Amino acid sequence: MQGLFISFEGIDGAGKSTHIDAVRQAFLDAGRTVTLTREPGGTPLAEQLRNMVLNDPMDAMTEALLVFAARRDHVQKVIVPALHKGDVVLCDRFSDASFAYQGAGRGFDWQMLETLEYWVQGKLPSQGGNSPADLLKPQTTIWFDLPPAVAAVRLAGARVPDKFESQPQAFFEQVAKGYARRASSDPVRFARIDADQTPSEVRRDVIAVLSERGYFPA
Ligand SMILES: Nc1ncnc2c1ncn2[C@@H]1O[C@H](COP(=O)(O)OP(=O)(O)OP(=O)(O)O)[C@@H](O)[C@H]1O
Ligand SMILES: Cc1cn([C@H]2C[C@H](O)[C@@H](COP(=O)(O)O)O2)c(=O)[nH]c1=O
Repeated sequence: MQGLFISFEGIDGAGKSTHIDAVRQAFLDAGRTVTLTREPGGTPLAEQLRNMVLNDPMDAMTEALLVFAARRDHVQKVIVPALHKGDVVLCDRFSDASFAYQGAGRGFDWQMLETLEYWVQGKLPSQGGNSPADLLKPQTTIWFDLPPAVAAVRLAGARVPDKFESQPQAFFEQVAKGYARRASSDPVRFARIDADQTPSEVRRDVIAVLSERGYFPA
């Protein structure tokens, strides 16, 4: 069985965590082995970095370097081995989040992020890599698109906000634009879901996209 890599993206409160388990269950029902993981995080080292990124004040470049360092460890130790085993890897956020949050949200240079992506997810020239096609990227990215004002209402009082969740709505307007920019540059990989619907409608749309892509053979 071929490995399959799917990421879940969207602004904070868009509904990723609510729906990822239903996707996991659908793949298990289809007889697949699933690795469910998240970013930043997914390994003991990356979880330590997550803790810093989500809680400690730092500038945008430090944030970018830490999320990509965490990603490197995660890719090497979890994602690539799972894909080689033939697992379905479901990742709650991946590198699109760095472009949306550190790039569009914090204003960190987009090209520098592309360089980090190339280093962390690419095959180095010494390994035979020399083009963007050699980058490890999800085959499908489910993008939960939700107006920031709606996300703010959903998150209000739901939990103690972390450093990002405490940002004003204007920050999330920028983050949402970052996701839209990434989606328009990779329209085949991105599947936009209208997240401003009831949970069952969102779930229906997510499962429909994955079915249309042939991931649940009859
Ligand atoms: N379609 C929906 N309609 C109304 N409320 C929803 C919907 N989907 C999720 N919620 C609620 O919104 C809140 C945020 O959802 P969830 O934690 O799944 O978002 P998230 O995208 O994983 O956020 P984060 O990235 O910050 O962890 C939760 O309280 C959840 O119950
Ligand atoms: C991968 C990644 C994540 N972030 C931010 C986005 C979220 O606010 C948090 C993660 O929290 P979640 O509840 O697990 O969604 O981290 C980021 O700024 N940059 C990244 O690359």
